[in-house]
Amino acid sequence: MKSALLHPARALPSTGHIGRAATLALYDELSLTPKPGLVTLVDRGSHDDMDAHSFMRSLFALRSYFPKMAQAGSQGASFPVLERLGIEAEQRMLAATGGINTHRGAVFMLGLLCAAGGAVLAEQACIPGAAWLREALCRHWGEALHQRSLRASALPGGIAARRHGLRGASQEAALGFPVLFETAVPALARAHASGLPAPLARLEALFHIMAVLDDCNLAHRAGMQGLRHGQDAARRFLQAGGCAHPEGLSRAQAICDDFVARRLSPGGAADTLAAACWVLRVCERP
Ligand SMILES: CC(C)(COP(=O)(O)OP(=O)(O)OC[C@H]1O[C@@H](n2cnc3c(N)ncnc32)[C@H](O[C@H]2O[C@H](COP(=O)(O)OP(=O)(O)OP(=O)(O)O)[C@@H](O)[C@H]2O)[C@@H]1O)[C@@H](O)C(=O)NCCC(=O)NCCS
Ligand SMILES: Nc1ncnc2[nH]cnc12
Repeated sequence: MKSALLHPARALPSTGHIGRAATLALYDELSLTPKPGLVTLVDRGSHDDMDAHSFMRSLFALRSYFPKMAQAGSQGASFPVLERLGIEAEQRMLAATGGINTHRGAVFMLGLLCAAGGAVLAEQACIPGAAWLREALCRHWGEALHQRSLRASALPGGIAARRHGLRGASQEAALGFPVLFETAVPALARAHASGLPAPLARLEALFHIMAVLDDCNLAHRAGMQGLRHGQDAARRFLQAGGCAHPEGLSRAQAICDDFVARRLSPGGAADTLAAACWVLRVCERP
């Protein structure tokens, strides 16, 4: 089984490589333009309080955190150890951005994924495959994540999840990130394989994610109507041919304008896209 996962042409990654790939993946997401309602390198989307500089400062503040999480995962760290590293990283992010929440969801999601990558490296001594990552995440920290998801959150996304009965960041994690592994990673891999240039492949994957994710940022800002509006817009875009259509880019731009007019921002989908970019960067077999 082990040998089937080894790829002779690629060196075994280190925990440092796994962690650095998370920073690169967050940059993959940030540098994607256009993106509905989200901050890009050239516009603030639906945000008054943050721009690309805030995200770059946040990325610098977080860059040592992801390798630490991969290292902790490789040493079989308990959930409270991961949680403490995550809380410290979140504090560094807030200090770097003047209190603005740029990457709380990414600290949580990509942090856990790096820990799972570290665990697979230590246990299998191979380049992680997506299914192995998910299995390691659930086996090591699934029960703790489930317990964590039952706690009442005082944060905007957690409050929206409880109010509307949605699957927020905590619930997605407790289920082993189904939208990431069952929708985002296959969509991104398919889009690349279809020959779309990398930015369009990412945009296509973002719309696939938006179509199905219970994005609590949308629900927090605009209730269930806002969430359904975002999901419907993404579905219609994909049904009409998506990014491969000759008018794909101009249709995407029209959705961006609509999101800004409504002040919608799918931050959970953005994190899930970054996580899918990370999986493709580190995985032998996405
Ligand atoms: C478990 C925590 C992540 C807390 O989660 P909770 O849901 O209770 O609270 P929020 O912090 O509000 O939401 C979590 C963030 O997760 C992203 N997200 C939203 N929906 C989903 C979803 N369905 N699946 C996955 N991820 C989702 C989202 O993050 C992104 O958006 C943020 C920017 O949003 P923005 O609207 O600009 O700003 P806000 O401040 O939220 O509000 P307004 O400005 O609009 O008023 C940005 O963070 C993106 O990353 C949600 O924000 C958790 O914090 C936790 O337990 N942490 C522990 C420490 C840790 O990380 N440990 C690591 C390993 S255990
Ligand atoms: N580019 C982005 N803009 C706004 N919120 C986000 N959350 C994660 N990435 C984001």
